[in-house]
Amino acid sequence: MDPGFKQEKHPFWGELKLSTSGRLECALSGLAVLRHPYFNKGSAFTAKERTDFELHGLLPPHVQTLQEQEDDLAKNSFMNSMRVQNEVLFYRLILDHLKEMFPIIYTPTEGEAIEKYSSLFRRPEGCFLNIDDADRIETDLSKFGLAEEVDLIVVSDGEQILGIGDQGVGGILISVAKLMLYTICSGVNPARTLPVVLDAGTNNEDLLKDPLYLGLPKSRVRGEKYDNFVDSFIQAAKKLYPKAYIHFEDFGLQNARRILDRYQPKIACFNDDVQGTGCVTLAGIMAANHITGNKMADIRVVMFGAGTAGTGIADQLRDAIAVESKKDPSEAAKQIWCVDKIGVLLESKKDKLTNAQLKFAQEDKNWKGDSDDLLGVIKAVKPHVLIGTSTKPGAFTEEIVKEMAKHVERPVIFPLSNPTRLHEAKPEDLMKWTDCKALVATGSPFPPVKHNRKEYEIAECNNSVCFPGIGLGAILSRTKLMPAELLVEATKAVAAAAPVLKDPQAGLLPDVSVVRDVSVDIAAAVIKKAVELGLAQETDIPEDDAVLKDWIREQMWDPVYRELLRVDEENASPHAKGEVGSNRTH
Ligand SMILES: NC(=O)C1=CN([C@@H]2O[C@H](COP(=O)(O)OP(=O)(O)OC[C@H]3O[C@@H](n4cnc5c(N)ncnc54)[C@H](O)[C@@H]3O)[C@@H](O)[C@H]2O)C=CC1
Ligand SMILES: CC(=O)C(=O)O
Ligand SMILES: [Mg+2]
Repeated sequence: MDPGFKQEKHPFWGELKLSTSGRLECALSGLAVLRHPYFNKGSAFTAKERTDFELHGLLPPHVQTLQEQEDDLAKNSFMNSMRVQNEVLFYRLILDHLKEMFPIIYTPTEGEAIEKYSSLFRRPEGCFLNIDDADRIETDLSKFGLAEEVDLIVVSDGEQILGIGDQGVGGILISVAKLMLYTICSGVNPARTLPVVLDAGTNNEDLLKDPLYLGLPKSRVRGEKYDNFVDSFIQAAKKLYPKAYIHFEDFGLQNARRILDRYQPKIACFNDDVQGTGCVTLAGIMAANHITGNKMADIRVVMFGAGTAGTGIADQLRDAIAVESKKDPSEAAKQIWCVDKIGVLLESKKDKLTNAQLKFAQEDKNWKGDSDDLLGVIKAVKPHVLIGTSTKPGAFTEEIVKEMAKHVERPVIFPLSNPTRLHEAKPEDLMKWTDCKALVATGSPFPPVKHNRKEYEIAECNNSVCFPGIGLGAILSRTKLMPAELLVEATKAVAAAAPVLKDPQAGLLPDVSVVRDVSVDIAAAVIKKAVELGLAQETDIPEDDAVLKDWIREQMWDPVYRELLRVDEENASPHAKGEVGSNRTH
């Protein structure tokens, strides 16, 4: 035997040799190597190995490293295939490794998976409704359970997914991902949820050109036909699943707010980008005020990117300013300066503004700036708070940030555009440019910033901090509606859990590791208000705060194995027969 080799006993394949230089002896070649899990490296075989082991032609040419092979998208695919095989195991693993797993199953990695939806497609999940078959909506939607069995529907039309724009039918994956977060963060039973995509076409030219694209290969339908399509979905959903709370996600700028305004007064529904983002951002600013000593009544805000999320945040801030300062909301709106592609929003530009933006158009006589780009606005307004929901990466430049820091001691800066590559600034730069004076929160997760031997936590200001708790409160109270008053209570509950209240170097918003506890607080706040306003349809809700929280916890779904009980097929429920949601995982 070669004296340079030592024996190593492998548990499955008997004695294998490992050289001192770490090489493995292998007597196989060709397909046999690729099929052997001990030897196989897939795309990572080097050019020499491909020659030595006759692998040319059996692999695509690019050689990857081990690190490249275990990239985040591969982890995302792996986790999702685990979820479709064993849901309990999937959720247990995520909950046990929450901080590490969150960016894999949600932003930023989920954005990449959505962009590649058609090419990565393995199996369908959720309900696919399309505008050309609108007469079939009720029939198609009815395949996912009995009337009493669906508590929560997340629906998207795929037009403005995160910051990556129109993804057409791939939008189903944002509905699936947000539902996963409900289960992880607030214990909503995954068997009682339904992801839906409303396919009204796509204006994404790359998808339209792609022969593999799985959605309707045509431009987006607008106008009455689109509105009727959405309405038919809502009517069918309420008829088939009367208990279901409806969460709208990632609709486009022209539709998100209109749809919310139409249905909010009628049914229990919520737009995450408008309302969830507004709640979490207001909570972050309330926590920052604790450090800066600012009051809502006095702050000046610059909102960069006044689309669905930007105007949703502006609404929440305006209402909070109005309440604290006892001003009329239209007066409070004057403290918020919105900047979009057309520069600062002024009344003279009203023809170019959406209804949601119009409320924040400033009177031209109040505008004193020399230039109405972001730098000009920062110079003129001297804001305490700068928020980005523009999808313009790097928009918060060193010059802009330093200009802001000249006028306020602790600039509050939230670059919120997702995924990570679209953030308006990196936390590390913001801290460097302001000598760590900036109070920062970001839309996607970032590691802490280290500076002068100190470590600063960067809070994640993502609607995922609050929508799961709000939804849990809506489901358990069976609220008839989700009005602004319930969201105010949710915001206060998030702000009260801010770590920075106890430690000035800690994050402005609760960390994902405590999200289940925070969701209980949010749900309790929402439920109490729903009862007070006479909206709760559930009758046995405890009054006492501690008892209410126990009542909530008892109803949260945990990933544990439950014993299976054998029942006769004849009398079994659709769930027991495995018929519910034929393409869902349970
Ligand atoms: N952190 C969070 O919880 C959330 C973050 N977002 C992020 O916010 C971003 C925007 O999302 P939506 O509001 O849904 O999109 P949207 O399309 O409705 O709004 C984007 C707005 O930014 C404006 N804009 C684009 N380029 C600009 C530029 N160069 N200068 C100034 N304004 C510009 C657009 O005209 C539009 O009004 C996305 O990246 C999204 O991921 C959205 C919702 C929640
Ligand atoms: C977080 C989220 O909802 C978004 O980026 O669209
Ligand atoms: Mg969204």
